[in-house]
Amino acid sequence: MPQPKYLTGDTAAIEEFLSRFDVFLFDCDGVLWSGDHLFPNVPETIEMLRKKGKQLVFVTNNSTKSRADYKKKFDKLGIPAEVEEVFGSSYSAAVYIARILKLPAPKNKVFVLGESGVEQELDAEGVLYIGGTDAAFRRDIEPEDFTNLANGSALDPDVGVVLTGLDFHLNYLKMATAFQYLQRGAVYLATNIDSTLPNAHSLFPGAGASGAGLTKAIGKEPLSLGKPSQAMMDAVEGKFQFDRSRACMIGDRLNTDIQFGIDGKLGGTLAVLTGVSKKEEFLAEDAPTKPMAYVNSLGDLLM
Ligand SMILES: O=C(O)[C@H](O)[C@H](O)COP(=O)(O)O
Ligand SMILES: [Mg+2]
Repeated sequence: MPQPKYLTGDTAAIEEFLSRFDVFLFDCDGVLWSGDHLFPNVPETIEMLRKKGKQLVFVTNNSTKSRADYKKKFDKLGIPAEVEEVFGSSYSAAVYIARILKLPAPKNKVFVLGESGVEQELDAEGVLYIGGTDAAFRRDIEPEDFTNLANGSALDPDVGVVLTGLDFHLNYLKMATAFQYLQRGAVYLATNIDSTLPNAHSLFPGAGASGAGLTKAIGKEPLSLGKPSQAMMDAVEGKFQFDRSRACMIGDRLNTDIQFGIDGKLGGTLAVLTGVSKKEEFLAEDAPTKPMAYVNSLGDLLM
């Protein structure tokens, strides 16, 4: 695999790189911001690309927010973007459950280990769910819970799917309940399985970490509907209708964003160094995943 081209500071190379693409798929965490801290020149760079007539799509694995929540964040941070340009892993999972998996009612209810973003997108697709942010699950497990879970009296017979996402309110009762549904044959899905979450210019346990206990207990991996899943790429292409050879994925994480672009046979991939992956990881001769090019920060594209 050819070595990635370093573009920072090379205006001619940046101009040539941008001219190859009509569409830019942007990752969010670690590319546009770290938590609520916007990286330098991000709004201006987005604006520049729009002025060049580029189509932009924001493809995030962060399942804690819905597309509408992201629009509010974009507005708060001054990033020019429309809600229809956002495609998050919660939306990807909700579309998959509603339009692809299509379990026969009534056994198509979802038990959620995740935050409001998952619930809002399931609502948008008309998918019934329990768990998630329900305060009834935010308590210690009691002896009678074990009995009622084991005999099924505490379980909803219509649950046919367990869906895990980044869950800031993890506890044993929720995990034990999800485990019992999986033991009874529920389909095991994840919005994404990122190991870490970039925030406050540091790293924290990600969705993959918050779901790891359940995966360990049940002894199988969930089907992940986030990057690098090509079910997500197909859904993104289906919704935005673009020529993959003229599309570029911009991301901070090799095993999700860059792999997503490579596996999706996009025209190109661009890594930024403001998030999870370090350049040493992809410059190594034997690196399994190499972006086409990289910059220190997204704002370096601003000419
Ligand atoms: O743990 C997670 O869910 C991810 O780190 C995360 O939220 C990634 O978001 P992205 O970089 O795809 O916008
Ligand atoms: Mg990211």
